Amino acid sequence: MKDGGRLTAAIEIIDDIFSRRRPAADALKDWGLGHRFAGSGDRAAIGNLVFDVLRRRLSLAWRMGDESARSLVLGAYGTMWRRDIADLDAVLSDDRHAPEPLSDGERAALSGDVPEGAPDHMRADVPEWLWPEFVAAFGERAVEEGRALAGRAPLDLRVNTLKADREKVAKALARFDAAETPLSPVGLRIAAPEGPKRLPHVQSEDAFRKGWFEVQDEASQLAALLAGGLGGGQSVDYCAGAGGKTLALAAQSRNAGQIYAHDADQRRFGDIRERLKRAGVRNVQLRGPDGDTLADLEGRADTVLVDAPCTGTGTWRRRPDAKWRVAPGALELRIAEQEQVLAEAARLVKPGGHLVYATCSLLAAENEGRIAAFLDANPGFRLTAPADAWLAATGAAMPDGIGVTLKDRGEVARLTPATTETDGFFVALMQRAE
Ligand SMILES: C[S@@+](CC[C@H](N)C(=O)[O-])C[C@H]1O[C@@H](n2cnc3c(N)ncnc32)[C@H](O)[C@@H]1O
Repeated sequence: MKDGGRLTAAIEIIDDIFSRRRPAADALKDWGLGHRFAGSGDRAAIGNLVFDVLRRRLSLAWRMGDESARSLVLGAYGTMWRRDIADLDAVLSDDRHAPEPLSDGERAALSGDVPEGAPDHMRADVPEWLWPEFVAAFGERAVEEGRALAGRAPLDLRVNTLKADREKVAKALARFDAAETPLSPVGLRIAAPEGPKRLPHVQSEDAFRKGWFEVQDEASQLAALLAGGLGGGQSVDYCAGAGGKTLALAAQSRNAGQIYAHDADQRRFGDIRERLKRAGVRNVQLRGPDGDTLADLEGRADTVLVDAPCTGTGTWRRRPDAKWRVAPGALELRIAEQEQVLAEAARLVKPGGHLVYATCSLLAAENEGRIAAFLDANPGFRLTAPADAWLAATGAAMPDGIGVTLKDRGEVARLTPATTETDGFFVALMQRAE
């Protein structure tokens, strides 16, 4: 396919996503089934265009003065893929599958500056109803944070130090230009591709099958490192899901001590057993309501990590359609779940032990708000300084901009695409009084 046909496809798919409120993955899959002649390069290019439109839906609509699928796709292609008007004219004229040629209005919108006066949430590409949450979290920097969340994400890998080191994995993945991550001492990064290019499927590499690395964003690696660095013989990953953090905690522990991976919904464990085996992990027990519970650990755990269910706003770079699908009811539901997991998990912490609350969200209600409410209700817990844990876990000083002070309570850590070039992550480290 030429780019003209790819633009037409992206317009069709965006129309489908918006008019039928469909998840992007479903709409892309259906299009693929109906157009089997499209090659893998075409699918990658069309998928990238669709996701880029979803990343910048509001700011593109403002620039184009129109929110139709056609305007958004042409806007993404012209500005995010950096194609000038001459390129666009050529693409639209030399292919019978291409969309209609540019109108005068489109030509003006694509060649001129962005019109002044856009509301902040549109400049930031954040849904209007969520904007107050962004302002509460970031104040004057809210637009900058939203814009960074509307970019593409790199592919981050966590080296499994039970089986390999960074050098070994970097060498195995040399053809992808995997470079060391700046903050996580066990991370490697493959840069976000531009335009139609796609990220490599690293899971089909031998090094992956041998358990040398896992795919994990650098912020998520750091959240696990902070929790794992607090020490102690018995740790609980209370919301373990498929075990992303469990695996990281186990590697950090060097298979010493006991780690309990727990989830209220044990179907979420997915292929956790296979992952643990591949990684050479020997100190993890699975717990949950369908089998052994954590009742025996009440008041006995050294560290409990709560990687709480959340709206996932910090991962919008990777899942941009989630931005437009999250609804007010879902936020309320997540807050209720967060309150419940924190209350349940806190009971496990021994006197002097640690409770770590993490989310991959950047909304104040899920982060600062939850910690303030928890500390109010649980005076036996206090925040501990993330900078100390950072130094202990990574061997380096915590960079400026990560520590955030919660008034009268202490500091938490927050990673964001704008400050650390990672997914958005919030981590509060708490300790229970002796
Ligand atoms: C953010 S995900 C965990 C991701 C996982 N830690 C990882 O790194 O791959 C949150 C998990 O919390 C679980 N969850 C929700 N409510 C819970 C509860 N009350 N107790 C324990 N787990 C809960 C969900 O089933 C979900 O698997």
